[in-house]
Amino acid sequence: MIAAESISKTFDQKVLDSVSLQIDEGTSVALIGPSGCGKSTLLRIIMGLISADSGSVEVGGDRLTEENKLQIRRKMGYVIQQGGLFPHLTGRENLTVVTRYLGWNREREEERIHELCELTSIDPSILSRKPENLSGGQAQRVSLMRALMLDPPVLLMDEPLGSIDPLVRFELQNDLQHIFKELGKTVLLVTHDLGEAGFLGDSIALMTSGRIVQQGPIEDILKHPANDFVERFVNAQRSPLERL
Ligand SMILES: Nc1ncnc2c1ncn2[C@@H]1O[C@H](COP(=O)(O)OP(=O)(O)OP(=O)(O)O)[C@@H](O)[C@H]1O
Repeated sequence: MIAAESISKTFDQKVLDSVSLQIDEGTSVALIGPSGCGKSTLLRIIMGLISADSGSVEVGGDRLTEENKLQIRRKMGYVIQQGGLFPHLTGRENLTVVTRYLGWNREREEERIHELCELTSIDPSILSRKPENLSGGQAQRVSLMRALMLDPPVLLMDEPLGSIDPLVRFELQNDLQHIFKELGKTVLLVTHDLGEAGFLGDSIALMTSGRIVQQGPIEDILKHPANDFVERFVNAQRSPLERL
């Protein structure tokens, strides 16, 4: 469904160095790695928000180009840390920015919003609020609803739960796992948390310095780290039980 092939990108320095990543239809990949290793850049290139210096991206068999990137972007829902909602619009207005542009009538919009409120466990009454009056968890749920409005086959999520408190995060992780599977979405999710990556990703792609150093199910990464870096990364996870 998604095939990124030999993607390289240099800003001031080389940020991505011939990265290839495949995500099969209906599966999820969690992209994880140290700060600055190029995760968000890879996601933005797949989304068509920035262009690669070399390499190619295919989404659903279509190669992403300057000409078709807006059309291809409609196949992808995008969620970022802290939601990325427009601050001057209410939740409902945030949800309908694109559908309004596409000429949906109000009845169709309301029907979709109703479905998505059920799916994301959102009380519809909070949609009249602006983002500043939503909790972090509520804003992320609205942001997820916005990403799902057009029912895209692909979801790209850049640290969607990064700033959420642990209890709400736990709840949202459960909901996301359920939503990915129930809707059969193809998902690329960036996270800093190995536990979250293992929970939400069918496969984990571990990056460092602009390269993917190991990709596979969490079990493989834990049991058969490909090199010293992977081993150190895996062992750098703290458990609250350590003090006992
Ligand atoms: N538009 C840009 N112009 C210049 N440098 C950039 C730009 N975008 C990203 N970078 C640099 O590219 C490198 C990779 O950034 P990126 O955001 O992809 O990393 P990341 O792995 O997502 O990091 P984090 O986990 O901290 O979000 C960083 O050194 C960053 O400063």
